[in-house]
Parts: sequence; structure tokens; C-alpha cells
Amino acid sequence: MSKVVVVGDLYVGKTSLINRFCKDVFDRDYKATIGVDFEIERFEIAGIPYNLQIWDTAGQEKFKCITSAYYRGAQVIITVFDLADIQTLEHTRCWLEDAQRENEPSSTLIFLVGTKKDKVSSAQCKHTECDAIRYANEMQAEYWTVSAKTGENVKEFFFRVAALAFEHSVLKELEKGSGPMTQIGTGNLIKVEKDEAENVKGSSQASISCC
Ligand SMILES: Nc1nc2c(ncn2[C@@H]2O[C@H](COP(=O)(O)OP(=O)(O)OP(=O)(O)O)[C@@H](O)[C@H]2O)c(=O)[nH]1
Repeated sequence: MSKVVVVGDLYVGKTSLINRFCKDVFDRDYKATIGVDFEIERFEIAGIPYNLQIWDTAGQEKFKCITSAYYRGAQVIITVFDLADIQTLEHTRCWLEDAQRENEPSSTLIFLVGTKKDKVSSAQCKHTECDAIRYANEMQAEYWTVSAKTGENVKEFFFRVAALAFEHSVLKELEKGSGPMTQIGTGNLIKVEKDEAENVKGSSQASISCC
């Protein structure tokens, strides 16, 4: 299982992104997240059960002292901004710094996600993308654009997160040098050898599924 924390300004669409993926729903009414909330999503990667524990955090400043307590132990940080509001992109650096402060920077996977793609024209999206890619490079993040309203790219995005988190876990177990038998995923004791781990990247995406 990997812990995923989703951070970003209020109203950018963090809850909507998670709800679209985990529950396949979209609510046009805004209900601010109070503190934190989480969902566990089950995947099967290369035949191995693997879970993501996805933490939704409040974007409102007044909850920061609560939410930051939940950043610790994250393997994945998803920094979210609204494609229709460039200021929220500028704030992603601070959100990432806050989340990384609680973690070992080299041990986290980072994603930069522009939401509400349905609200912007393709010209506006491309324009914002130039800045967003620059931010993503600085953050060493992978950049995605999604719409929770239409569902565009949402599944693809989370499947990618799961595949990379799984790969990361396998490689970390190998680095620990805990021997050829290692526990990955939920409940299955699998034998991971270096050659197999190196193949995970290619194979996991091809055979990933959500339970
Ligand atoms: N058109 C459109 N609206 C969206 C999309 N995603 C979210 N929204 C709307 O944006 C508003 C805010 O969404 P939330 O998901 O609650 O935002 P949040 O980032 O979780 O906000 P906090 O909980 O305050 O941090 C809601 O009214 C959503 O319906 C999207 O992809 N397209």
C-alpha cells in the first residue's frame, strides 16, 4: 500500500478529482473539505493486489495545522491547481514544500495536476501548460491535465500513480536488500528479483486494473 496525499488551494477540485475516480461521481456544488478525509482504492498490478490510500486535504488556510500532520509517510504527493486560475499554479510550490517538509524528498513521487480542463479552451490550456511544465520540471513532477466533470484523464492518471507507486515500492524493497522474498501489495508474499523489478515499469501499465 502507498500513501498518497493530495494538496492544493481551496476550490481547485481535489475532492472532485478523488470522488470522480473512487466513486465515479461529480458534484457541481462546493462543499469545503474540513481537515482531511481518505479513500482506499484497490488495484491489481501485474497480477498483484496493490492499494493506494488517498488522502484528501483541505485547501483552506485555517486547516493547515491539521492537514500538515497527515503529510508524513507519503509515498506520493499530488499537487493540484485549477487550469482556469493561474494563481493556484503559483501556489503549488508552497504546497509541495509543506508536504515535502514532512517527508524524505528523494522518497516521494510528485505529480502536478491541472484540473477543470472542461472549463478552459484548448488555447488557454496550452498557454497555461507552458508555465505548468516549467513548474513540473522544477518540482521533478509528472504533469497531467484532467476534468473531474467529464472524467477526462482521471482513470488514466490514477492508474499511472498506482503503477509508479508500485514500481517505487518494489525498488525500495530491493534497495533495502531484504533478500529475494519481499512483501509487496496486500497479503501476497511474492518473490521479486532485480530483473523482474526492472520490468515492472513496462508490464504494470499494460496489466493494471482497478478492483
Ligand atoms: N467545471 C468543473 N468544475 C469542477 C471540476 N472539479 C471541481 N469542480 C468544481 O469546483 C468546486 C470545488 O471543487 P472541490 O473538489 O470541492 O475543491 P477542493 O479543492 O476539494 O476544495 P477544498 O476542500 O476547499 O480544499 C466545486 O464546485 C466543483 O464542482 C472540474 O473538473 N470541472
